[in-house]
Amino acid sequence: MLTRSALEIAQEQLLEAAQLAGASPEIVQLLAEPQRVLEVQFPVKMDNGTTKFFKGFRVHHNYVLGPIQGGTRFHPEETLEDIKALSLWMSIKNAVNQLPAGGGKGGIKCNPSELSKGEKERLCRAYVRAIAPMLGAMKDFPGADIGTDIETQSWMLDEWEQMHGMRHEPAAFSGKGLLLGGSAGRPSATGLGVSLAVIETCAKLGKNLAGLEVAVQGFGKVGSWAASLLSRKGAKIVGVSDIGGFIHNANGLDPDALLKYTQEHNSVDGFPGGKSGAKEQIFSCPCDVLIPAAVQSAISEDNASDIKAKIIVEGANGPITPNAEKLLNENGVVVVPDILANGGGTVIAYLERVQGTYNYYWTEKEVHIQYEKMFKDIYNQLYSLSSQKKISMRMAAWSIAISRIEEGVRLRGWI
Ligand SMILES: NC(=O)C1=CN([C@@H]2O[C@H](COP(=O)(O)OP(=O)(O)OC[C@H]3O[C@@H](n4cnc5c(N)ncnc54)[C@H](OP(=O)(O)O)[C@@H]3O)[C@@H](O)[C@H]2O)C=CC1
Ligand SMILES: O=C(O)CCC(=O)C(=O)O
Repeated sequence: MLTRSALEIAQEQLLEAAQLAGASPEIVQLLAEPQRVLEVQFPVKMDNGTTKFFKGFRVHHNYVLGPIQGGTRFHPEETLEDIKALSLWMSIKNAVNQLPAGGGKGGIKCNPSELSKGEKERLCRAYVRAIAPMLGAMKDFPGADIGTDIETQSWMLDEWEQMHGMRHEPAAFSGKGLLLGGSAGRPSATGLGVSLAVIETCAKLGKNLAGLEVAVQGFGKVGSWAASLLSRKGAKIVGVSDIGGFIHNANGLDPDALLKYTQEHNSVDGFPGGKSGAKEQIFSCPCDVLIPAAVQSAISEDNASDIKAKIIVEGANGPITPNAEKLLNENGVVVVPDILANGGGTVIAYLERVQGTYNYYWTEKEVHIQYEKMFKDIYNQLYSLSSQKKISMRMAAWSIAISRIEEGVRLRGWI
């Protein structure tokens, strides 16, 4: 079977949505490719005294609506092509979430689980020095993604501030520690958005949250928070997978105990609160809601027909291929798209940028109340457009985003 790259998929989504939005051909041309790309190779001293060279990327997809926002991914199979796709999705995500921000993404081809803490820190610092021409508080505000976390973001900010004579610049990186100017509520932000997407969708479909059966692929920052928050609202987490395996319990798993177990054993596999299996079993797991929160193209024609859930909420970026989505639509599955469902990370990163700029910080409650309001307004707008025009929520979101970017382009006088 011919498999398409994430970039080809993102560009196909762009073409379909541009047609729906009546966008001009210049906008399609502008958005099909990034505005600025940097590919670097840089040295890092390893603990054993050798030097290893790493490949890194930072892509500014589109800066029409404001400074670039988007995470940094550490992954052994990272490619520039994937980062370009993720950066296009960021431009669309930031636009539909009404942020004054453009979209971008970065990454390093590396396996973080094979690096010591010291090697990871030197890697982060070397990466910041290598991509420095792309960075700056009102230029590009890199956040976290797969393989990056509060620690990596804090090292990156520190390197940036040291490079500038210890000038305090908390709005230069997102997802850092609270004492360095991070935002309260950022660690749970993306999982919170995913949980709100489940709650709103159930409300629209008349489904009760109590006892709702939820399965989650990927138990990292996004998946673990989504599972924990939904469980606190009465949902039952029946299945969870990661690279190491799958854990199932029809009576419900305890997400907080599972997180503690994965921190000690590096995988959900073997968790005593459920029955272990192969990671692929997550897709055939009986449940009401499936949350793919791992990598792109996880749901394809190969496994889409196995899915029992009638609601899929995309925690990951691009987890469903277009052909799989067609099959899911035919089977009556409602899909809440990534650019809405996982927008909590970038929206609260934006709130972090605002707080960092003023060096004045809000409580977690204030941050989350602000985000929840923004989320509900945008969800309802997309839901209405999707119902009125009989288009998917994904296409409703993309067409609104493209129209916003086109308006910005016209204001700038580019077309
Ligand atoms: N962090 C954020 O704020 C945001 C993240 N996203 C997207 O959410 C997704 C997850 O990101 P995040 O939680 O931050 O990343 P993490 O690195 O924190 O976690 C990734 C999780 O996915 C698992 N995983 C990776 N590959 C597979 C696979 N093939 N099968 C099953 N599980 C797999 C990992 O398993 P293991 O632990 O075994 O390695 C891990 O549990 C990504 O697509 C990211 O782009 C989107 C918006 C914001
Ligand atoms: O800006 C951030 O902190 C991360 C957002 C992101 O990378 C995403 O939404 O995929």
